[in-house]
Amino acid sequence: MRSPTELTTWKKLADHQQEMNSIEMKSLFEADPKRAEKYTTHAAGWTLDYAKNRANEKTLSLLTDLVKEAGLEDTIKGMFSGAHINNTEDRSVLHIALRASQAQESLMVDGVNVLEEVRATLKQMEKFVAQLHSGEWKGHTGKTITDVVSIGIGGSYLGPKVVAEALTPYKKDDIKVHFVANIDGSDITGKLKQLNPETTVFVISSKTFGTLETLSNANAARDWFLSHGGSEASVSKHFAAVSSNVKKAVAFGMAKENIFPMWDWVGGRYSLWSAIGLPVAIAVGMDNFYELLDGAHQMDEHFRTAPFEENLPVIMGALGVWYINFHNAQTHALIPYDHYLRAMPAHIQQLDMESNGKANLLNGDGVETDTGPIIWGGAGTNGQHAYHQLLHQGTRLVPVDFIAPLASHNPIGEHHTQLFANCLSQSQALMVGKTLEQAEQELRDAGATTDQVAKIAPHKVIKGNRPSNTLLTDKMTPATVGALIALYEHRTFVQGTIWGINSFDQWGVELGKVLGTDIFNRLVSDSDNSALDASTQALIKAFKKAQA
Ligand SMILES: O=P(O)(O)OC[C@H]1O[C@H](O)[C@H](O)[C@@H](O)[C@@H]1O
Repeated sequence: MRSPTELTTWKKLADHQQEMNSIEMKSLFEADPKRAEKYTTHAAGWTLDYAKNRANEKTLSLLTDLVKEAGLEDTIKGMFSGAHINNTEDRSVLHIALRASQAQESLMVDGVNVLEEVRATLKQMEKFVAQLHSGEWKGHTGKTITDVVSIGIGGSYLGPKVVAEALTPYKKDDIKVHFVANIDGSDITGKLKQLNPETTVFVISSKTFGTLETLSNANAARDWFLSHGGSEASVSKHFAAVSSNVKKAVAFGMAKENIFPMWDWVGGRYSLWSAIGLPVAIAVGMDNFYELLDGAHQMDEHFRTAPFEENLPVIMGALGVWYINFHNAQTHALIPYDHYLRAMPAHIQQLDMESNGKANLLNGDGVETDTGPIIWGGAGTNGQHAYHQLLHQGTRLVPVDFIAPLASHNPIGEHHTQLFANCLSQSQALMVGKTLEQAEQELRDAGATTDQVAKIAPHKVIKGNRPSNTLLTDKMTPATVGALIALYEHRTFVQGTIWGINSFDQWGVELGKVLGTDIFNRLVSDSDNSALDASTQALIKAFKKAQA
């Protein structure tokens, strides 16, 4: 329950940063021919090359000391044993249990073996998925199901949607899975236009069954069903729910056997491994969903048991803190060189920013350091034609995680080799940059005049010395995708432990919801808004004028 600045290693790292300021990464390679080999580690089907970092042996030793002094050994034990490490909600944090149930017999939490509940829910999912794909599940007119629509938002949407997309090569072709999240009517109306109410099942995913967007979309789907031949009596044939609020789900019209449980010890952004992942299981089959869980479990065991010096989440988490708190990096970019993984940054954005976007220590005191960074990114090579300019020549330090498979699911021509070459070239360019002399010579070689060289060369200089990690896997499979997301979950936890914050609550999202309800009521009534700020008053007036 302390500020990281109280840790003795924190001061040592601040001094060390001064030493490292004058050392360029490329010189570290010249000084140690074995650097690449030393700064590569493996786990759960992934290889992490962290050699292109502003770090030498002393840096890594200090970072390992930092995580130890921060108590990571204890917080890992706490998580895996079901301790209530989510201290503000007095809850365990056990997304690891969701993928342990096939390999482990029991995990006692508050006197209950949670793995029994997890296994029972997986069986319930298995049955539901089998009924849909076998044709046993029929709609109210006796037709088999062709489409499943998942309605949810935040952690009840992003994880499943990103994983379903990442596993496109494994999708079954008899049932199409769609995702609706936004309360913007364009989202659900766009989907409903494509659907046949006789052959569509909606899965309403909401841990609380109280989220405005999800309930509004669920009711719109229900209205659509009822106005297109459906009846109250047949709602249960076309609606299922994933929620910890069974009472509300039953009241909506779901049959109890089609309500899949969720537990308080699973945070929304960590819930894709639970029945929230039902859309994934329907899309790619339960066997591949079990593979996903197993891949994540392999990464869990690595994180739990591997020495910190070889531990992928620990190395990546600690290096992230090195840049955020000792180099003032405000953001961190994820750039998957894999088309199917293009949406992954959006999931990790919620995972990390909702976990570590905090300003209070575990004991409630304000933090004295920066905490969670802005996570962003997008698919390579697309980003090279969009925002890589800033990465190379902007004024900000943006550490990058490059993620790439060694083999493609869709080999064609030289595409994959070109893609991979671009991934490596970007991390190399970030590190080596381009000197003024090199820029001048390049221009001379291209026939530029002396004046042109003098004018243009400074604009072509690239500082370099910009850090990146490269994560490689043989292929994106359910197991390696599962391991990758688990890797980032634990990386987030490592950083939260260092900063001494609670990574598992999200009080910050409450205010917007409360104010949103108040504004909604003002938009639909003739309320006196004079107590509001002039901006909000004017905006409410503009909206109401447009509706008139
Ligand atoms: O699953 P639900 O209860 O509908 O919550 C959906 C999402 O909304 C909340 O605002 C939280 O920020 C997210 O962590 C959560 O995943």
